Amino acid sequence: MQPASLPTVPRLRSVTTMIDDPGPLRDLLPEAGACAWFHRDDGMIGLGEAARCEVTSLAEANAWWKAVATALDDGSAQDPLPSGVGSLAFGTFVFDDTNTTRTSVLVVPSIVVGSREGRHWMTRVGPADAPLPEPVLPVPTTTPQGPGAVSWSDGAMSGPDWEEVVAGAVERIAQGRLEKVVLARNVIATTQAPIDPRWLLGRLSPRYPRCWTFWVDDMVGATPEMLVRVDQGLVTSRVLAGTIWRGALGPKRRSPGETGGRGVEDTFSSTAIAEVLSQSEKNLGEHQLAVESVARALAPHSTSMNVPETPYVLELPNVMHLATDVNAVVRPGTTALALAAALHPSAAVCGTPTDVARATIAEIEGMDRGRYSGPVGWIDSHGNGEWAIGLRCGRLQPDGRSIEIFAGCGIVADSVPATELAESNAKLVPMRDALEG
Ligand SMILES: C=C(O[C@@H]1C=C(C(=O)O)C=C[C@H]1O)C(=O)O
Repeated sequence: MQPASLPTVPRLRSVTTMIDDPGPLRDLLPEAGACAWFHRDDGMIGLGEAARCEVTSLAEANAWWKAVATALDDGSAQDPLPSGVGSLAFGTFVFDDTNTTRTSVLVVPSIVVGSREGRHWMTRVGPADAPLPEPVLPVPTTTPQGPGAVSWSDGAMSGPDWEEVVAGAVERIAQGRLEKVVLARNVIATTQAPIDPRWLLGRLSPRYPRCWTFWVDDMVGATPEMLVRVDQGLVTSRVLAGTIWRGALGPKRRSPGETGGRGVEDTFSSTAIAEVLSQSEKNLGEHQLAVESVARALAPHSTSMNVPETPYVLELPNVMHLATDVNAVVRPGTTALALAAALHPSAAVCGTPTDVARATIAEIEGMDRGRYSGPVGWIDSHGNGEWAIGLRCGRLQPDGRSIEIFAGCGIVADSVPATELAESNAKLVPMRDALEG
């Protein structure tokens, strides 16, 4: 639905030029007032703000950005530019706009520097009637420093209290009130020195190359889950649900005669852990609900779709997930933000049925998710973009010396609260390690 009135639509001008290899994009970032998006060796950074818009919903953001893109005067020599190259908006959206004090935001940087598949570019954006920023690479005035000693405290509730909430959800599921609900918890890190987002990015991005490492506004993280990527009408959604982690199976006891001696404790191999995950009825059921929710939401927008029957195992340094890549061809003119609006919240972060799960989260989770588990990503002026789900992330607090980090788990009929708590701890590892090393 098109919102009745839009926030002010600025008239912008942009110019994109291909540039020589600028080196690691991370090294060009200032400590504040920037956005970043890294995946493997590719990435984009946004500096400064040509425009910023606080929006109430993904639909409103889509309408606003479409209006900005229509009014945009694009003076680039190469037209049309490849997907993702040119003026962009980065954004971070709340999980549930009816149950938060936080806002969603789109930021149009005044300079974007990007690298993809060995090609590099710079886009400059500014008001249509003013000179554009100079085409020079930014030189940061400070280098990222670590945050020093970190102390941890419970967020909205302690681990044991959260286990009780999980037990309550399992009971509701047993009563047939819903099939699945994703419950999350938060933990607060307070640091000795200010938290420099670049420090976190520098530790997340090399360690989690299969994830999308992001810094948008006050959100920093490395998420493995892609809600929707749109590239010239081709759509991919990476659905994750169903998790296992090293240590989940406990210590392995070697049987007598097995190499290594009798009774020696060992950990299970990655292959053994992956096999347990891919054969777990609980995890496969949970995963199926998430895939179905995505396929159902994509169908009305698609002319063809491929939904693999069996998930694969995505291995990350901290956890393994059941993963399915859903591919589709969408109707012309369908933007990445329009699809994010259709897909969010998927059963991977909310539950099934969606409305009951969302209401259950609001009732029993006991914290404000804010932008955690909401879409985070970017959109270009042609509607191509990537909107991941804001997971494995934290919200930098205004005091500069604390960060709230989050993790959640899909709760189904046979969930065990202590196991879910352990799973949530495994999901907190990337941000914990980024802060503490
Ligand atoms: C909710 C989170 O992760 C989601 C829940 C998963 C699960 O329950 O198995 C797996 C991946 C994500 O879809 C999180 O990381 O905070």
